[in-house]
Amino acid sequence: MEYLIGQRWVSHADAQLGLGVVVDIEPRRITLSFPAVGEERTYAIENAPLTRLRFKEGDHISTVEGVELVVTAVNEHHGLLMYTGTDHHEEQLSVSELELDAFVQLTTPQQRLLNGHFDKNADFALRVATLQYTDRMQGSPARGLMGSRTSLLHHQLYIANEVGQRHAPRVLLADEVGLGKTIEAGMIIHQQLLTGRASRALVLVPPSLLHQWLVEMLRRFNLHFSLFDNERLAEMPEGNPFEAEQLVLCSLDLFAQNEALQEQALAASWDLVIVDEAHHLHWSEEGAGEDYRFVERLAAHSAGLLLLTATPEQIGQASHFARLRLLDPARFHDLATFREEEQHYRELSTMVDALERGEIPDELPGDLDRDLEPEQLIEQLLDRHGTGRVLFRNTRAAVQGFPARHLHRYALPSPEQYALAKLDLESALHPELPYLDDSWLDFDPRVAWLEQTLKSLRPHKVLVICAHATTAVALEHHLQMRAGIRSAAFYEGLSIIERDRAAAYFADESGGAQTLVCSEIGSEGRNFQFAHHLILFDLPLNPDLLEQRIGRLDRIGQQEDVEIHVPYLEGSAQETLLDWYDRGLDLFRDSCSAGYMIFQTFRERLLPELESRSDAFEDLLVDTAEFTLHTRQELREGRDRLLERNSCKREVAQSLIDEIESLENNNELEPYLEHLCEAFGVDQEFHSEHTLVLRPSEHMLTGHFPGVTEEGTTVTFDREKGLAREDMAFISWEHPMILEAMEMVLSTELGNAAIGTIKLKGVPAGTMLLEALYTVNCVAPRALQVERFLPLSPVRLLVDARGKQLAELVPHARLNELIEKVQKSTALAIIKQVHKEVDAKMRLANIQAETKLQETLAAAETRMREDLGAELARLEALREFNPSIREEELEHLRYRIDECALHIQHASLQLQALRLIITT
Ligand SMILES: Nc1ncnc2c1ncn2[C@@H]1O[C@H](COP(=O)(O)OP(=O)(O)OP(=O)(O)O)[C@@H](O)[C@H]1O
Repeated sequence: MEYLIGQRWVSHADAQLGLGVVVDIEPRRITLSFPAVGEERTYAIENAPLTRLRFKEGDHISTVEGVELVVTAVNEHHGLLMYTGTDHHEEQLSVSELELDAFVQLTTPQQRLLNGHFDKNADFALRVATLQYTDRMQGSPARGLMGSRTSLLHHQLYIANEVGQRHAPRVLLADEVGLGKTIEAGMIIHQQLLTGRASRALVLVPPSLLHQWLVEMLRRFNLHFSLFDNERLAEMPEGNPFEAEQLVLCSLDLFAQNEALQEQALAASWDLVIVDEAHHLHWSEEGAGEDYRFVERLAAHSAGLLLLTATPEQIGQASHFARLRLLDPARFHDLATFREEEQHYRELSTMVDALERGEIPDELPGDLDRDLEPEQLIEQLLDRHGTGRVLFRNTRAAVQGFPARHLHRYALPSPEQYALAKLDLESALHPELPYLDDSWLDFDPRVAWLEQTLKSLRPHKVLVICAHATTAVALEHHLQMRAGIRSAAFYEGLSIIERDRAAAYFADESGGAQTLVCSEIGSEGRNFQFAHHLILFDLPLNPDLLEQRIGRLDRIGQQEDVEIHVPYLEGSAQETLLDWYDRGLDLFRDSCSAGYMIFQTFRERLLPELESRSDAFEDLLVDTAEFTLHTRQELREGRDRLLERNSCKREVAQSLIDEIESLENNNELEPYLEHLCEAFGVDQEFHSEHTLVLRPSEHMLTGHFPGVTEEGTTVTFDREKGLAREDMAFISWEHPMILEAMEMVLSTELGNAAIGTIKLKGVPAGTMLLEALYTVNCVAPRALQVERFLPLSPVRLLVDARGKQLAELVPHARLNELIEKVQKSTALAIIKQVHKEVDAKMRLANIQAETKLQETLAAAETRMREDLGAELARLEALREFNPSIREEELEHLRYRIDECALHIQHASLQLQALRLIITT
């Protein structure tokens, strides 16, 4: 099919777009503008989901100027269609397809029925079901959240729902290590994309996590990100590469010292920018790092921003503050004020407790509205004086259900070779470092210990982490070549593909490596919870880094207790550090979000002890332990409690889970997909309970069915099975297979006109009934989310010969059971006879449906004004005291209310399906 600028096409993948106009053609791509929704879409020419719009004689068309014509002739002129027709003054006019109105109803069921284009009754039922399910999903509170291949965890769903619903969300996801921040980010991105709040997202991650992100987004959320690296960039055609894709994933390092690339990323507009392991963004009162400055500029350009870190204070509180500042510069403008606020979190928490008991504490800040309900008052207090709306942090203690951690210490004699050298702190902690060759392997007792320990732990998988790449490489080489232990190394010197290959070899259950030896880059972000033995060949001089290391195993999905093995040389700096972490910070047993702060507090006393341990060390341990206990308690009762309150409201999450589970367990999706497959000619084979194998058949209605490959696709409706079996697609109401197939039904004529006979007791034979299904047609930009208030709202009417309404008396499902097929020739003869009668009944039905429409629209507008109005009122009130509410958010909301009202008022009725029924 040849495309020309100006031609009108419709998308059969997304009927809501309205009419599209070809605006740009490149050798392999084509861009259409969809004026009704104010969007442009670019497609690959080869598989663009587009149908050429060509009206026929007798069709009604309207132009942008509001002129309405009945088409009498269609001519083609240089590839563009010219329609000639008569308007309602019986004047003849010619219009080019360029002038057509973008809000258009394409092929009416009435036209098809009266012209003898009948569909099967089963297809009619499929169309009705599709409309009803679409309506249900549009109005579901779990919209955007039901499609992910994840366990339904309260803390994640709460955050995803809370953040995903915001316009242009800007938040710091700071759950403790391994609690699922990547998953939360994926849910937020998915929800924002599905609901049209966002369409372009850029994810920036450390290089070692690129592939893991790519895979997680795809397998858990069906989100296809494009991975940009230097190789891919070199292959891309001229122009800004960031504008060529909607979802881009790349490493932040890609931009280091590459200003041109930074400028290109900045020039492309983003709805969402996501930065993982955001604690690396360096900022201090003395100055900001290049990475921070780049993200700062991106943050200013992007509407939404998600920063992810498990250890927000890993390089200090000032740096944590700087990241909050990226999210919301108005709220976080002064470090001193921020520090001062943090001092009062505990008092704040006590006030919240009092409010929960129904008391109004005396010390409640004066700016709060004391007349509010306690729950709202608490929210106001937290918003204005607490941890704010931008920070989410769930802790293991609050989430619960995590396994225990056990520390195993192994004292080893210090070899004399190490004792001879005069060591600085770095070498004292890593005595093998000064050796330029691998000779240390021969005398360092940790090496022989490692070998023996690995052998004794067989067949368990063991993750080994050490600080430096050279150590990791030497150790792995030794294990592999000299000890015969199947192992792989993971360090910065490997390419991204080599790293992922090493990690995959380690993950492989049959015949894979027993151990993976990682340098520090393996201590962040990666998922190694299939192992439960961790060997720390050395210890890092930062408690947050230690927490990150342990977090590789101690994360969601870990089934066993986590066994942490630490070998150390007696009398060495490592032993002192181990004692301090173990007996001072108690970090092996339990994570501690104030680890870095405690480290800073005792740093001056700790460092000399590492160089040479003195009698004062015992005092240091006692003091650290006391301070840690106090700090943990302070946090538990202060900041962490406030954050927990903000980060997970169990009852809200539970109602989302209930909704998702009820949609999954009501046994409707499975028969519906089977029905779709029958209609589109896809073969289905039973695989196991709630699981099918789908294959294209020779009788496919269209060239393809979404997601079904030539070899066959196995789909399961069972969440548990979907989680366990990577080879199966987990099908939910939000899986692209279902969404696209639904669009295929609704954007085509399939099932919109049918005819049949039934026997109805008490109704004389030869009586004509007309079953009509209408929906509300509200063409509006997706980002407005109008369907939240005004979903399709199907209205079914069943009119008899006298215009009586029988819809309630004879439900649609009952009709489907009773209906019988009519021979095509008989059907055509019937139609001829009842032509006029059908027209008359339709006029009656239209009037009845129109009355319902007006009621639906009025109710939708009221609902919208109540809902968004309350949100606006709340934000306006809060904003007086809390600058964390951006003026832009308020303006957007006001604009949204006006625009929604306008679109709701202009919504019209759309006849979706019509069935003529004759009683026998
Ligand atoms: N709801 C869930 N269902 C199934 N698996 C999950 C779920 N949430 C998280 N996981 C798995 O748990 C592991 C940890 O999740 P994730 O990587 O998102 O955590 P994180 O908080 O980003 O970790 P880190 O702090 O190490 O960066 C991953 O393997 C992830 O796939």
